[in-house]
Amino acid sequence: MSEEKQLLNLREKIDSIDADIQRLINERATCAQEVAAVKQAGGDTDALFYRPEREAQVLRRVMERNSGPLNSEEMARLFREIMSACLALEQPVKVAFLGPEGTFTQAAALKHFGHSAVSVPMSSIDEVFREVEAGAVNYGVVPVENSTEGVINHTLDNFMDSGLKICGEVELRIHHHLMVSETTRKDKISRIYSHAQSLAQCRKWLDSHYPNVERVAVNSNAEAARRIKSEWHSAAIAGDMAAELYELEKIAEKIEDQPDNSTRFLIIGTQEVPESGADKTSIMVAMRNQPGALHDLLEPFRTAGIDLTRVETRPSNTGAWNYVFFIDFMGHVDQPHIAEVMKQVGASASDLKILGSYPQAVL
Ligand SMILES: O=C(O)C(=O)C[C@]1(C(=O)O)C=C[C@@H](O)C=C1
Repeated sequence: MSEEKQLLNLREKIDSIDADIQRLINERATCAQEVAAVKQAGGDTDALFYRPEREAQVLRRVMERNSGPLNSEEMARLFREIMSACLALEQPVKVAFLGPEGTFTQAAALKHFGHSAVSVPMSSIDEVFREVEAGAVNYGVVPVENSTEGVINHTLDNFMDSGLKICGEVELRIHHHLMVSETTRKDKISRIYSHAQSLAQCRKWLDSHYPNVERVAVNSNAEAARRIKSEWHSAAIAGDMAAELYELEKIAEKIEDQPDNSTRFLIIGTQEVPESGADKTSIMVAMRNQPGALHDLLEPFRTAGIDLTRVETRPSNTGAWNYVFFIDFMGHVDQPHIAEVMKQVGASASDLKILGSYPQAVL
């Protein structure tokens, strides 16, 4: 058979498969609309359309049953977008993120909710919390820890005064690039803008490639990218989204010192998420300043064999609490063995706040 004929046959096959996929996606969307009608029929004006535990289960199942040739992550990303579009038919989800447009936090929001979500930039982490608390948006996305630079204290501190719940987590591989605008004189770069964390994450690379260039910390990487549009002697360190948004040229890619540099983000909202089958819980515990306090606090977790994924200490912002510990662990508060440990921790702490149980990041 001629090459032309072979291509024609294969493309006819692809056209027919596409028609089937399209019909099935619309069938699925109709089901989601029916689900929405059932949720609304309860008469609850605050019916919950977004169900993090169900989404995690759907995505995990997609990955489990995948047999290739597309890899499981790629397949899950496609389903992520299908579900995002189905949810938008039920009710468009509005998500506040630490802006401006083009930040890694926006990339995390889109990774988690898919591109049918409406993402709204905020100028600070505090503002993301406030918008969700005020009900102006359904959810918020804030960074919480970076594998190279550690915890983002500002996010943790916000939980001390907030009644919001954590309803999800997202992990994002962070790649930094050095970029310039079309007016930049590449041989005359005298200043490099970026967020302080990003400058820190690229410190060694900067020391060896641009040792004498001034490093200027700004509010976000996207702000750095925006600034260099009008400065011929400046460059910026930012991610792909910012490079695309501001049409910048990447002159050095993946310049982060740690190749596995990643950031964890939290989804904050008002809902308590049921079990998904693979969950994490975050709590905040206040202890009095006395010897062995942390040991006493952690003992029930050890006895019950619960896997701790993070322990952070913050100074309390009220006189009454001396230390505040932020602890993440595997499990859901609805599981009896976790509920029992919470009871024990509550008895020895001066205060215990369960920030939320939520599905472990799938993608
Ligand atoms: O199962 C539901 O509750 C749905 O609304 C359907 C669906 C989906 O498309 O699969 C959509 C949105 C929810 O966040 C979870 C799942």
